[in-house]
Amino acid sequence: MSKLIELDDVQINYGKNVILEHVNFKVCSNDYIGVVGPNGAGKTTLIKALLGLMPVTRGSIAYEGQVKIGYLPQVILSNDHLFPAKVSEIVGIGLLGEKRYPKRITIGDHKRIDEMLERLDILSFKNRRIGDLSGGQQQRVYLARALVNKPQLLILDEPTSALDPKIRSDFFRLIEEFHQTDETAIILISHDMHAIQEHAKTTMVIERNTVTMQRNGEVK
Ligand SMILES: Nc1ncnc2c1ncn2[C@@H]1O[C@H](COP(=O)(O)OP(=O)(O)OP(=O)(O)O)[C@@H](O)[C@H]1O
Repeated sequence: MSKLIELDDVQINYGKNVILEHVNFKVCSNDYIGVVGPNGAGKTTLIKALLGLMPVTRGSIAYEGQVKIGYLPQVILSNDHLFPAKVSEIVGIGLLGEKRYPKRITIGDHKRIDEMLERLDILSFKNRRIGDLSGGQQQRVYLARALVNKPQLLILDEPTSALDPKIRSDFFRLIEEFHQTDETAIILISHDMHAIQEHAKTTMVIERNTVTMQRNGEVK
């Protein structure tokens, strides 16, 4: 178990509005943290800060070396059958962040993309357009994009809100497998308290500008 990220007395503002303050927690390689809190509490704001997309107003966010973070944003599923992006191209985007210009997908990258598609059981869709796939299949494509460069931490923002119960439980099984087998730390934002209690080891409650951590089972 190794430490990946540590937040020390972090405060985050939008202008003069304090969104979060006195935030202290660590993310370690064996963590599976579920994040809950009312609308507007600051969940996405905290994730943006972890991804380095938002500055902290005070305190610090320390990364242990070069922490790779995979991010699955709230996915807007596409019904556009003409949108000209193939599955393999979308997954390849997940490899571009680590490259220098000119950014090119190499033969080795194609192998990594295929391996990830196979692991997520969507290799047969490799050359299909994203808009031709079902919601659950599209979700796996975006998951493949988040995982293809083998991140130590995977952040999921409301990943299952558009999925039916069977697809949802398959999705959580997959996440569990990456957590167990690849030691990928997980941060899962969800309004689905049941899913958080079932899958996460720790629950992070964000409300009234602050963050509290509870071992699972203690949240009512
Ligand atoms: N770009 C912005 N400029 C100013 N205020 C913002 C901006 N983005 C978000 N906020 C405010 O910051 C607060 C936290 O927003 P955030 O999106 O982090 O909440 P959230 O917990 O993710 O909400 P939800 O569950 O609705 O997604 C809200 O009051 C929101 O209005």
